[in-house]
Amino acid sequence: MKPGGCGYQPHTSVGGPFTYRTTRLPDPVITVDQGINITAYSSMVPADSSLASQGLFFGGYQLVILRTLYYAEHVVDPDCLKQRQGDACVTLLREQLRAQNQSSAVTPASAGAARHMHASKAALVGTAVAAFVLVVLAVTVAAVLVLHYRRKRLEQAAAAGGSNKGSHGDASHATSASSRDLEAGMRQDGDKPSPAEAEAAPKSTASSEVLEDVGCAATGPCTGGTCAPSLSARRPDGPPLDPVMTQAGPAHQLKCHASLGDAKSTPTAPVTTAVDDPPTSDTRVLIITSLSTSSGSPPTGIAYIAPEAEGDDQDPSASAFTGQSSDVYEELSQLSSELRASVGDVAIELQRVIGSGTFGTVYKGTWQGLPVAVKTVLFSANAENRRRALQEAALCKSINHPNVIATYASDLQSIGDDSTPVQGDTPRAGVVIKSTSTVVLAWRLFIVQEFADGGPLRGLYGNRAIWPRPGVAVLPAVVSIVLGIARALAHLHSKRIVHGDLNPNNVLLKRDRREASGFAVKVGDFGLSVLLPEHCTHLSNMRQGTMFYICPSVAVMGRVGPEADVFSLGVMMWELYYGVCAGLWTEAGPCYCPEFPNFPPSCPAAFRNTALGCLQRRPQFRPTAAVVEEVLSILLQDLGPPTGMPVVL
Ligand SMILES: Nc1ncnc2c1ncn2[C@@H]1O[C@H](COP(=O)(O)OP(=O)(O)OP(=O)(O)O)[C@@H](O)[C@H]1O
Repeated sequence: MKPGGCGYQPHTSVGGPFTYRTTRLPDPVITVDQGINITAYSSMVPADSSLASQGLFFGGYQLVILRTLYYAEHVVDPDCLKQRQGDACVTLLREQLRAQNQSSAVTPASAGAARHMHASKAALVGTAVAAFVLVVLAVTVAAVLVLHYRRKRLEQAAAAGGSNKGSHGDASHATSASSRDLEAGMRQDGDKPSPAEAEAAPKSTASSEVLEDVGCAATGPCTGGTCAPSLSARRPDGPPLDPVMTQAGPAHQLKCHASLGDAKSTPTAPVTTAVDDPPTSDTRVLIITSLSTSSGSPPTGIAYIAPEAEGDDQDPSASAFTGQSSDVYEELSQLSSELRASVGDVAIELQRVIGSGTFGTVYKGTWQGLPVAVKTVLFSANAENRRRALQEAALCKSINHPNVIATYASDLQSIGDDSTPVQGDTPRAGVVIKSTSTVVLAWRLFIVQEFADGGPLRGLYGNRAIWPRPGVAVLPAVVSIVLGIARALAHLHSKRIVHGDLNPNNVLLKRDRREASGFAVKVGDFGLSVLLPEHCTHLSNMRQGTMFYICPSVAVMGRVGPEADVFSLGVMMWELYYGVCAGLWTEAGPCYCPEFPNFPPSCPAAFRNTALGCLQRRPQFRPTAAVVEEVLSILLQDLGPPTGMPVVL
């Protein structure tokens, strides 16, 4: 704990900052002051600190999510690491896994057999449960009969011995004792629970709820950050809405995209708002009446928020708006008029929905003749979402950099208030959050931003103009994109802002002919960003990010600092080199592409080593974003302008 009790723990940087020799070399050398040369780090870094020990090196580590718990499977054998270099152990492990995979390859026949086996298992379990229930019933009936018989006999004995003065005392004693037994027996049978027992049942339910909450509590108190298991790991899926860059990519890119597409139905997905679950009696209901028509048709989007204690981190707005219908135009015009009133009385025309993320819906619009993106975030008072949304707005406004999405205006509106009738009335601005007894104040935040017409970076992957063949990239284009991201990060970090959720969905593109790729990079979505206090190098207890891009030390230890962004950048450097996603959602769960994080020998050393440096397991061994920026700007100059065809959308 740091002085001031803020709960943040700055990490101890063992070696101090990276230094970079700014000599114009085709193969720049990056060093850290422990003397580790990361141009050859894979063979020089001590084996136990290589990426191998986190399973990353062999490209197959699987992050398994159990609520807030992450763990890596298939890590390299530590005994092997004592004897050999990390690379050698990784190769060994990879071979072992390949052999295992081959022997357990799933054929249709084996899949059928597996299904059959699964069904047989289920039948067996069902039979066992039924048998158990029958046995319990039989024992209960037998016990009741025995007790009944004993009571009868005692009554008979008492009646028969009424004249026998000598045995009377014993008999009455026996009777009362037997009555006690009988009572006890009856209560054991559960025929007549005592008031205390009656109370016990809800208590046991409550305790199971408490157990379920332990995942959140075990992460420690939320120290200015989040403690949101359901939102902590985001999936990078959700296709870009703009139908750009749809050309077929290389074979394994297609596989990658297909897998990501399939991911929507993968049961291991982290849970977000459960829209389809019916609201229970103690569940607050969010009714989106703004989506209803004037003719009074029912709301088109209904979502529910879990009770305060566990549901504050779940923002229903994203799902609430997903049910688009013909009413959407009415909704857009209503939002437009509300915005006109709030943004300097200058008309904003909303034209369409671009998409919706975890925290809200994004619209395409026009404001003062400029194309704009309008982000809306709905949240209730006192919710963690409120802090996040307001922080996002404040951060966005405070950042002014060509590689960060510009924020033109933001506005917070309260919608619904304590005087709003609970039932049946149209709330002031269309939305009210109701509970069984109270009306909770709700808010809507508008953020008017520069519109990125190239869509998210993820939509660019596989574009033939940049990746003409599998494994072949137009390097100047790729490097210019990475450079744009690195510049944005270097700027953010210089202002002590950690983006916290860097991934190809949050890196947007804007057409710009001056750039080698044809796009200017615009980093956006500051919903999970944090501002580091002066004396802190990172924040603790913040397990948040997006699967495949989240830094292991964030996922495992909840430690968020600038290095976490650099790790995510490393993953994206690999993706940009190959033009495919690094992560795959397979039937077995999420895992990295088998090639990750290797680069072919043809890859320029500066690019390869920088990417691998960003992926270093130890945060202090990663280069800073400023170093990455410097290395890549030199590389870009050395590469010269691209010679291929321009990127066509
Ligand atoms: N300024 C913008 N210009 C163009 N499109 C945008 C802009 N901001 C967001 N979008 C698009 O709107 C959609 C939703 O964005 P949002 O940032 O809300 O969610 P996300 O990043 O997809 O998911 P999450 O919030 O869960 O990280 C995405 O497809 C994104 O590319």
